[in-house]
Amino acid sequence: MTLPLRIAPSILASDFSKLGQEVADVVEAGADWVHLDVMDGHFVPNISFGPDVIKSLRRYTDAFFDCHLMIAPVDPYLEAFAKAGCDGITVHAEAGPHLHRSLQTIRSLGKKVGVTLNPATPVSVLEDVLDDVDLILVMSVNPGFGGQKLIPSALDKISRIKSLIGDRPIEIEVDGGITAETIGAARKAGANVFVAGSAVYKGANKNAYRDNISALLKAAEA
Ligand SMILES: O=C(CO)[C@@H](O)[C@H](O)COP(=O)(O)O
Repeated sequence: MTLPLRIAPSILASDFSKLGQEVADVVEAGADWVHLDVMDGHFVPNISFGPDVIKSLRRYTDAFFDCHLMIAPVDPYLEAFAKAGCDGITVHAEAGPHLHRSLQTIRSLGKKVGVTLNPATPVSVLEDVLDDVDLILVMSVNPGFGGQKLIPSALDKISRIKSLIGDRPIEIEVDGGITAETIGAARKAGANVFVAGSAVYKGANKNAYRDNISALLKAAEA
C-alpha cells in the first residue's frame, strides 16, 4: 500500500529558547508532521523535554504531533503524553517491559500507535505486533542525539519491513541522518515518513526552513 510522503522535522534541532515559534515556523514552511523527541537520560544518554513542554506547544499549531518516546519505563507516562496533545505515540521495542501492553495502552488512549527499533534490533520483533501498530519507526542512528550520519544497514531493514507488512496500511518512518543526499535511498527502500532535524532547521529562519523542506521533497521524489 502506498501512503503519502511526509516530512516530519525534529524540533530537537531547533532553537529551544523560542520553541513555540520554531514549531509554528516549520509548519508554515511546509512540514507535514512535527516530530517530538522525548529523552530521559536513562534509556538514551540525553535529556530533552516532557509532556508539559508539549502541552504548551499545542497552542502554536494544529499539525500532527508525532511523539517519539525514548524513555524507560514508558507505560507510566503514556497517558500524560496523550493528554499533552500528542497525536501519535511511538515507543521503543527495547524499552519494555511489555511492548504489546504499551501498544494496547496507546490504542486505548485514541492515539496513532507506533513502535520503533534501534539499529541493532532485528525486524523479527515486529512479527507479532503488526496488527497492533499504525507506524513503524526505523532508527537510522543510535538514538540520543541529532546530527549523526545515517547507518546504511537501516535501508535494507526498511526494505525487509516493507515486505513484512504486506498490504497493511502501516506508515514506515525513518529517523536519523536524513538529508537531501540520503532521503532518496530511504524512500526507495520503502519509507514514507522522513524525520529530519538538522537538515530542516539549518539556516535558523522560516525561509531557510521552506527551502530545506523543498530540497528534501525534491530529492525524495527524484
Ligand atoms: O531521535 C533522534 C535522535 O535520537 C532524531 O530525531 C534526531 O534528532 C534526528 O536528527 P538529525 O539526524 O536529522 O539531525
